[in-house]
Order: sequence, then C-alpha cells, then structure tokens
Amino acid sequence: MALLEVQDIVIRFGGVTAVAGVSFEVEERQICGLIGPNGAGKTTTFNCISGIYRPNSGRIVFAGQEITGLPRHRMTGLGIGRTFQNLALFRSMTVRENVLAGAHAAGHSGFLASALGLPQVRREAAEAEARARELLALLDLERVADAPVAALPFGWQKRVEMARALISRPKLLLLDEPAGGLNHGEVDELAELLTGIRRNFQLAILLVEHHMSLVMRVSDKVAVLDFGKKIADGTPYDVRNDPEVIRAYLGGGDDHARAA
Ligand SMILES: Nc1ncnc2c1ncn2[C@@H]1O[C@H](COP(=O)(O)OP(=O)(O)OP(=O)(O)O)[C@@H](O)[C@H]1O
Repeated sequence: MALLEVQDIVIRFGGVTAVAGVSFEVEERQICGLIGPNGAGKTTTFNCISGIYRPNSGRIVFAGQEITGLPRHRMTGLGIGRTFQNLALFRSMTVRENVLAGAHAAGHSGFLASALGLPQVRREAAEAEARARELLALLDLERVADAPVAALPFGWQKRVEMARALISRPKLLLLDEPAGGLNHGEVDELAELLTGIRRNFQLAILLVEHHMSLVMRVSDKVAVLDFGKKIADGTPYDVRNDPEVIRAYLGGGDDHARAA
C-alpha cells in the first residue's frame, strides 16, 4: 500500500476545471516530483492534498485512511507537513520560535492542560525544545537561531519553514516550489538538504517545482500534469524522454505560457 494515494481527483473553480481526474501515488520514503507547465493544475492538486481545497470528486488516502476534504489543521496530526510557496512565517519572531510554533500546532495537550502547566505539557515542551535544537543543527540554522526571521535572506527563511514542518515528525512532507527565488548555489544546497532530510527522517516528499534540474536530480519518480490531466508518471529518465512530456513543454500553445 502506498503512503499517499491520490485517486481520480477533479477540482473545478466555476467553469474552469483545474484538475480533471488526476491519480498518482507516493510510496513511503519516496521523493516524488509533481511538474507541468504553467496552469497545469499542480498547485491546485497540492492544495487539495494539504486540505486547502476539497475536490469535487475523487479520493485522497494517506497511510490507509481517507483524508479527502479534511481541514488543514488535522493534516499535521496525521503526519503531513507542508511549506508554502510564498512563506508563511511569523516574521517578527525568531528562527527558534518559528520552528517551535510547528510543534505547538501538532501538540496533543489541550488548552486546559496547557493553561494549568500539567506535567504532560512540560514534557511535550521539553521534547519540542530538544527537537528544535536538532533541526536547527541539521538545517545549519544554529547561528541564526535567535535572530528575527525577517532579517534572514529568503533562502534561509525557506529552511526555517522546512524546520517548522519537520518538527512535527511528518511521514510526508509537501513542498511547494522550494527552489523558487533561490540562486544556483542555493538550489544545489537544497538538493543536498532534501536527500539528507529523507535519509534522516525516513519520510516521503512530494515536491511541486518548476526547477527541472532539481526535480530530476532528487526525485525517485515524477508525475507530469498538463491541462489538469496526468500525462506521464515514471522515473526522471522515463519522463524526460516521454514524447508527450516533451510536447507539453515545448509545444507552446498560445493559451498558456510554457516553462521549459
Ligand atoms: N482559485 C482559483 N479560481 C479560479 N481558477 C483557478 C483558481 N486556482 C487555479 N485556477 C485555475 O486552474 C488552473 C490550474 O492552476 P494551478 O495554479 O493549479 O496550476 P499550476 O500548475 O500550479 O500553475 P503554475 O505553475 O503557474 O503555478 C489554471 O487554469 C488556473 O487559472
């Protein structure tokens, strides 16, 4: 059984069918790239998996449990972490505080237990502190742990978001264009980081990304969307040589811009 099963999902916005029956699977500890030209339906699919949209039809199953249409705050508890294309950090808080905020989102203690400072709450807080320290070291953020996040370069802020998602120990990490806005050197570092994260945390990653060389370098498999449909699904080698994928990227219709 796959860790994530996306089964024939359809998502419409008024008259626009953004996703027209897409299915694919992500196995445990697999890095899966989700690519396609502009407007192909990648972000919409991603937002459906992370609970922002509910599909009009189709199912999403995670670790054997149907999660179709579950609200996004439930996803973290189930083991799905995510980062955002345009960052969603608390800008005036420090790096460490932002990372710890991810642990609070996944905490099991209720409001009353927290307010009373019960032992379970103190134990959870101590564990979260220890995990935050580990993550800051692993993502090379120790030096800036006490700096406000807004003072950091964009590429570092992206690492903070990743650390925040990882602190809840997800089984699946959803990354929305992690290479966006990064320079060449930073993309190389990101590739190392992603494979390191998979190794260290034994988790699966679903990567929506335009940066083709990054996707081809780190992915075990790649699913390709075009006009809301899946046109290919296979190893980076297979996908790169698939005539329909080549046509989708290079064919160039007038109705949507193509990203090579
Ligand atoms: N909220 C929305 N309301 C109406 N149409 C939308 C909405 N979100 C997406 N669409 C449309 O759905 C289609 C798929 O968009 P989506 O953003 O998922 O594509 P994408 O592959 O992520 O593109 P890009 O690479 O440009 O981010 C597009 O035609 C888009 O205009």
